Amino acid sequence: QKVTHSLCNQFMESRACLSRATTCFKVEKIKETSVFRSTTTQGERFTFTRMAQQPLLSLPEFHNVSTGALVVTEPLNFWGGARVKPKDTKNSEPVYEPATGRVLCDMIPCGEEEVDEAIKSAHSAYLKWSKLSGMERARIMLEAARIIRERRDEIARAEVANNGKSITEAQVDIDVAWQCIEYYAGIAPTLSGQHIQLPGGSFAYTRREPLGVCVGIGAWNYPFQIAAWKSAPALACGNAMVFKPSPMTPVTAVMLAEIYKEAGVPDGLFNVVQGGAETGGLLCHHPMVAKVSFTGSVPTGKKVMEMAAKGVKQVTLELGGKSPLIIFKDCELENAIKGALMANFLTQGEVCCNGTRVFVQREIMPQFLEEVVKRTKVISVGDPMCEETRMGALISKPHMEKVLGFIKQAKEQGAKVLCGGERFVPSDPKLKDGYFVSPCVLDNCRDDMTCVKEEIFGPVMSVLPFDTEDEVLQRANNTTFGLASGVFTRDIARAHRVAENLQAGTCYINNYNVGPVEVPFGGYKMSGFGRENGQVTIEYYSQLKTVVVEMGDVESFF
Ligand SMILES: NC(=O)c1ccc[n+]([C@@H]2O[C@H](COP(=O)([O-])OP(=O)(O)OC[C@H]3O[C@@H](n4cnc5c(N)ncnc54)[C@H](O)[C@@H]3O)[C@@H](O)[C@H]2O)c1
Ligand SMILES: C[N+](C)(C)CCCC=O
Repeated sequence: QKVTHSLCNQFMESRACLSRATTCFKVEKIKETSVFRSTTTQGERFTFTRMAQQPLLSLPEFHNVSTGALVVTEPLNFWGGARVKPKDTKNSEPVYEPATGRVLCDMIPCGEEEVDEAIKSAHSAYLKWSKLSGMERARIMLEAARIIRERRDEIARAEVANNGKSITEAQVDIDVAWQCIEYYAGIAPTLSGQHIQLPGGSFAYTRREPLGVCVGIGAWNYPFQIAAWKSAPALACGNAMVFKPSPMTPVTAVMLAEIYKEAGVPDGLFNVVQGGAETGGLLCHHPMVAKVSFTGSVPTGKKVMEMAAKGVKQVTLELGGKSPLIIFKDCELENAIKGALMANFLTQGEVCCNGTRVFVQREIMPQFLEEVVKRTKVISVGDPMCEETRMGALISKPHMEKVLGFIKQAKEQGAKVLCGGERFVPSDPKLKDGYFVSPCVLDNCRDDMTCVKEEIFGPVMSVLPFDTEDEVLQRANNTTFGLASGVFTRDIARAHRVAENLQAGTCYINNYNVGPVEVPFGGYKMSGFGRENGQVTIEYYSQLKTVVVEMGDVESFF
């Protein structure tokens, strides 16, 4: 009864959020175990299964888990509606818990046969899913969103163990994931075409149709959220998905697969294959794949685009950045300082859209630096599972060394370290081998320095003085990247003029790194193309069919 009640609530919520929802739902449990029938005012439309009171297979082991305690033993592949054991363990790689340096599990890559199985399983699910109405898809997606909300803390803890970010941030990431699924559930029933009148009563209409099997390839910085950002619009449009997480963060994507299954998607609709470059290549080349949505670095994005081009597959590329944040002297300084911290230190600085080139108008540079350094010094770095921690551990030892190498090179090139920039060893002995770096502010930076030109992907803010608007715009745009940008000013005309002239997919005015799911996100220039989130993403997961209808006789030239 409790389950039925909660499903009803969910469906009533769905009514409120679906713009064309005029139908009333009645949900009844028709078998003791797991089968539910949803009935609309137009009669029974769809029956779906849900393991109602049964806990998810894997999740209880994450409940209340502390740093150093999690052991992942279940297989991390998922297709055909179940976890799948790897066929061959010979190329396995250790997966580390960043906060302790301890091995969390093994990542065992999928080979050709496994990738083929996953894609075929996706294709058979696509044939069923694509025939459902948007309302029917929405109902199941809303249920998935509800389960994620219910399991938020367990998923967040698993994310922290695998990624190293603070629990506070991980919880927000999981919230963004269910919001994304809920948002696209709301859009699914609104997908529609156009009706075009033609002479003599003839007409044409357009249909927005799914693409088929879509591949999602993810980066390690937002493992669960990226899986949701890709799967939610894909599923809303009627596609199936095979998702490959980063080999460094294989743990949480399979939880999403289990949640979709529990919500009632057909077996095979959302699948997870583990692996690195080779498995990614197999996915991109597979003839049954219609689209690849990729999140990662520019060099890998180029390879993905090349592979997809061979099969004329659609591609979305969400790549790296080196975004400018411009702070004018007329800004509200308190907000600008907070904005600069948000632009640089979320997820240990491992955020694609971070505003790592902070241009500060010369007149306010001393106040800005004094305050930003003061606040950076007190960021609490340490055990990412603790509520009070604000910065966790970097993803891996090699990555930590790379970040420290950038800081060393910055000093050699003339930058002045105002704070941080060193390996940090927390006092808790279990964290002694963790990959912690103290957040760093670099002064005396110049545009030609490596730390100002290249994506560091660590907690390093480079501060640069400027004098005029024209000058700073020219310098801000002098990069091959174009993911994001930001401006702090009280001058409303200046704010919009600067936003217009910055070459980037996003411009934040008087804030930074806010990412509501209703708002499109993606890059200009070498930061990629296509968008995630927002209504526009529907266009990247669907295709338009034109149907032309003749109402008279055929006029032939022959
Ligand atoms: N724009 C965005 O939305 C966004 C979001 C997060 C991260 N990023 C970017 O991602 C980068 C960091 O992530 P990363 O180190 O995981 O990136 P990466 O390019 O090394 O790997 C990304 C993914 O691609 C896979 N891959 C590697 N080689 C491949 C190949 N030849 N064919 C197919 N797949 C292949 C990896 O296994 C991984 O799943 C940064 O540059 C960051 O800015 C961008
Ligand atoms: C910080 N945001 C806005 C959530 C974007 C995260 C995606 C990029 O790494």
